[in-house]
Amino acid sequence: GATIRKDEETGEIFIARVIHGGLADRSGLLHPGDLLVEVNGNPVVGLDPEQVIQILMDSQGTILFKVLPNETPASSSCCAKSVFVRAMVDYCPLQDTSIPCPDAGMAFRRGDLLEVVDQSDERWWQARKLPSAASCARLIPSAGRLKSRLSTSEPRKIRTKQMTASLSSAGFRQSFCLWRRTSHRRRRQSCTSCSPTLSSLSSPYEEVSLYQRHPEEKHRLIVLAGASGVGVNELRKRLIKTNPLSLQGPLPHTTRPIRAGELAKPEYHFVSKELFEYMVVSHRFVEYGEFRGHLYGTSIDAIDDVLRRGQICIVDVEPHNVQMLRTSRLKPFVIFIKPPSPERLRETRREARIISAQASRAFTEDDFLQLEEASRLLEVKYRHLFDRVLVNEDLQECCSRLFSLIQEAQQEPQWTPVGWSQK
Ligand SMILES: Nc1ncnc2c1ncn2[C@@H]1O[C@H](COP(=O)(O)OP(=O)(O)OP(=O)(O)O)[C@@H](O)[C@H]1O
Repeated sequence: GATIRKDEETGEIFIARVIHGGLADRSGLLHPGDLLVEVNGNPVVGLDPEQVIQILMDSQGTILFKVLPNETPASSSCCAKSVFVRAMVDYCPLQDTSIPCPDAGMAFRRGDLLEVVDQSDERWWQARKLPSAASCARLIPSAGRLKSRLSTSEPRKIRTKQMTASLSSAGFRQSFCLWRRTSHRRRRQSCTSCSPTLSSLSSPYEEVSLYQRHPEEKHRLIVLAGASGVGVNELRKRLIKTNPLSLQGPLPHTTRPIRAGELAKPEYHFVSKELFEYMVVSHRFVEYGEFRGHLYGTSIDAIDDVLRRGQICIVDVEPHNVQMLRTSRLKPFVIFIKPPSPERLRETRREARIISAQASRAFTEDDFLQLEEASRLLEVKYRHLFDRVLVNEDLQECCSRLFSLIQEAQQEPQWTPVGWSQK
């Protein structure tokens, strides 16, 4: 319930912090800065903190502290306002030699929601994991401490991704541009590293608050993400087909020539190569790429068109492109689609097809293994960007759960970055 520290000059032992919600805190008898004089009758001045802890461990039943109260106590932690954050990195106290008390530390993974109840110590904060029934807080490194720890412990393999206007460098995901397609090339599985990105290092905790969309506001953008072949495109198509009035995908742009009869009900914005390239350099595309000699892309403007019509816009993008959609204007709700257990994946995908530019064929064991590994890596690397994770086992069931989630995102309060709900 409390940690202690030794004043190296005087040898005095002080209460360093009282853990929020712990026994010492609830008793109201110990405060940070109190001088510890005796424990169960044993004078502690001059002892090392480890020796004091040993006395405590050897004690049974009632423990008697003799303390000299701190005359200028810091404002009580119980009165401080909680701050809610999403962890953008993983942390394990057992691997952190600098933590004052590993037992009091809290492990967390990127994406976890934390209620920070005490930030009075600039190096160690006290927090609880949400949703949590635990009333006792635990220690986590402060944002500054975690940032410096990560930047010194991580190998310098992190490269800033330069946004260039080069068409050849574009990441390409077929589903976005050919969602009404008859054939497509497989996406590249693009997760090779699980180390934190530079952006996550610059902000290891993202402050969040509960945001509830007002019925008058535009709908939140729905983003589906998942490893290639997991079924995001199939799910999106089905959802739109069964709810065409409320759900729509953005109309893709393409430089491919218009085919006879296509103008009656265009399924693309047909544009010149020059205009397409201009849109690329103006960062108007979420994703774009080349397919059979023509350029295709999903633009922010096409997403806005759907939202302006009062419909819910649903897109599927590569997880590494989710970040650019995370704006207070679009307020994306991101759902990661993952495969079921190995047995159920193979059972349910007996009739499934991998459709590439070259051929359409059944899944092979290699495809399944690649899909499982890619999905695992993507989830580890990007889980801080996902609002929900959904398993695509039975297609019909997954569709209806997805539809419920989409309704939830629009109608119920959700944790979002704090800036999104500030006007
Ligand atoms: N739950 C499911 N049960 C059975 N088959 C499924 C299920 N989900 C998807 N499929 C099938 O799996 C195949 C691949 O799905 P889909 O094309 O949607 O993948 P994807 O995630 O969009 O990947 P890519 O972007 O590479 O196309 C399709 O034949 C689709 O019908």
